[in-house]
Amino acid sequence: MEFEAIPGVGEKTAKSLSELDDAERALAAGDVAALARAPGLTEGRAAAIARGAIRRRHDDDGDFLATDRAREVYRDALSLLRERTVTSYAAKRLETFYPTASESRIEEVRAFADEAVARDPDPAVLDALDGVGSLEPASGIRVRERCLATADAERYAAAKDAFPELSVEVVEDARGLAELARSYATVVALDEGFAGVDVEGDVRVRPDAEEHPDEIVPERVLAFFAQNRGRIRAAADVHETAGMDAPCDLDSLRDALTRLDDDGTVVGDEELDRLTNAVDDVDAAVSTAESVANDHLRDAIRERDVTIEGTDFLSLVEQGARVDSLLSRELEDQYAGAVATAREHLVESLSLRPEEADIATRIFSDDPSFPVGYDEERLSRLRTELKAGRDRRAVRLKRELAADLSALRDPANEMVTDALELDVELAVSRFARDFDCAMPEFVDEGAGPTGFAIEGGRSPLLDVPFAEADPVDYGVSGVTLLSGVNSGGKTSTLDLVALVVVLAHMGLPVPADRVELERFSELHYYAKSQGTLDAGAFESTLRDFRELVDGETNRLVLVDELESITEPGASAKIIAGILEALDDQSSTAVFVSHLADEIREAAGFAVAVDGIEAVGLEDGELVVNRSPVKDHLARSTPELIVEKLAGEDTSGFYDRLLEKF
Ligand SMILES: Nc1ncnc2c1ncn2[C@@H]1O[C@H](COP(=O)(O)OP(=O)(O)OP(=O)(O)O)[C@@H](O)[C@H]1O
Repeated sequence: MEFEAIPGVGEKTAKSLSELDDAERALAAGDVAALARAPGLTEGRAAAIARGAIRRRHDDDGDFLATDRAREVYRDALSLLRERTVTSYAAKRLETFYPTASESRIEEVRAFADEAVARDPDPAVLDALDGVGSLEPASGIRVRERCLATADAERYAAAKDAFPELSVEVVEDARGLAELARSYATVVALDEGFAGVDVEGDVRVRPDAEEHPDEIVPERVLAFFAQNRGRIRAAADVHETAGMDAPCDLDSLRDALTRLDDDGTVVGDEELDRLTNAVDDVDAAVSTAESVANDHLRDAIRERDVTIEGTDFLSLVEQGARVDSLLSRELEDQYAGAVATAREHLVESLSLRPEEADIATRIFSDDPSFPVGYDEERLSRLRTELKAGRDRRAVRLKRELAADLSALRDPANEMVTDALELDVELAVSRFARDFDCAMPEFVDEGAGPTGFAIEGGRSPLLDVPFAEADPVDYGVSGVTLLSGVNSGGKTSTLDLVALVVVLAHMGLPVPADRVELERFSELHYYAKSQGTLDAGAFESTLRDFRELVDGETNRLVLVDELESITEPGASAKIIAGILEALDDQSSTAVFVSHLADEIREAAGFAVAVDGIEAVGLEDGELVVNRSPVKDHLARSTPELIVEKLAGEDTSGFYDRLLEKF
């Protein structure tokens, strides 16, 4: 598959597509989720590419749907199926089912459909499917504290492509590397040549960086899971509810997901929480500790009687000493007690570990002073120490979780794809159940047309609720006229035949008790034209039919009341001529017409005529047998009305009228 040949696919995308092992299979099957995994491809774009590829293959197969009305029936069939999907993926995927004359393609879908209709569309599974969607590649990641470095221009370009989240820098030598190491927390050198270069800072040499992207940018896999978390969880629920085998342990997957925040940070680690809180609270805690110490000291002083010799007092005053000296002389223990309280408060409120507590202790001086104060510089040391601890812990957790999740990436993708495929199957299953479908049987009996035979067909396309659709039995092989009372259901019968034939050639079940049919090469369905055509339109319709009678054999041709295109006499002759040509071609054709007699007369062969009969009148309404009677020209509505009046009137007028029919 030449991906470059697909319009709108750039060189880069084409390259990533061709690197997808099963890209072609994915394209052929319309496996949009697999395609969307190609870097830089969104689900929408992947779907468009898949549809384009399928359409091209479809064209290669020859267009089964030869007329507008045939295409409309196909779209209606698709809508009925799509209405039964939960996910937008399944709705799109259904579009990759199309009617075709290709036996292998039909068989492929029939095998799928056989399994699909056996699926139980459990409402709980449908509920769970609600949250499933194709997984999107992680987006919006920008890592600033890490960079890639290389001396090689080609490598530089490749790395820029492979790691859009990181800065890639060109460095010539160890000096350049050292300079980078000062601006970034971590430098990943890509060239073997940098191995062993001694530079201060966190410098790693990873010539294999592109093969282990999740190690180089753990943020990527974390963001992928964070951004797709809901869909992955829903897919896991689907597997559980539907009792499907999951490609990984669901509990471990769920557990890994609970350790992730929406923005891809790791949560739920006690030590990280402790350090994060300590960093956030350290300033407030120190100032509270200070107040606690001062309250303590104040109370202690208040409770103490300080006795001092007059000479001592005098000497203190003469020295200009402040009350601090008094404090150290007389209240040393009280000060020590106050500072101890402060330290204890600090250590406890920030839950500091011994090494941190050591630094914290020194924030309050052992030298007595009033009020008790703290050392800014030492506080800043504690802050720096806590921050560094927090960051180290966060990076470690990120790496660990990224490693766990990296191993779960393929299973997660597979699980989501399987859940989405289940939605496609369940749509087919619900369609089959909602419309009492059966799998049609293809029968090919040698040279002549086998046509179709429908038993108990009920069309979901009728304008009455499906439950009120009367079952229709109808079979045709060869060329046939279908006559019948007005509103007897002639058009609806053609619609039913077209729908059954389209679904059968898609490889899907059909709304009937039993259907046998030949594998038709094309479906030509012409809807009733709206009144007499002007000369130009009439001419172009005749041209259409010229094409119709020339070409593929084994066609199915359905035509609804062609006679209205021109005056009745001429119409009958034209229809007769078309029927002759179709008969020669071994096509199967059903022409609905009110001019059956006239056409039969004009035709050079014995055209079969079937009829949809009114079995009588009930309260002035026709009671119709919806199944056409074979080899029977149906009486028309006017005839039935005259017959009804003849029964009510004794003058003989209506009887004489009736004889004219
Ligand atoms: N199998 C069926 N079960 C229940 N209702 C049906 C069925 N077939 C047709 N009808 C009802 O009869 C109505 C008329 O059907 P339809 O338009 O197919 O008749 P028609 O014979 O083509 O009419 P016209 O003579 O006007 O061309 C439909 O709108 C539908 O409501």
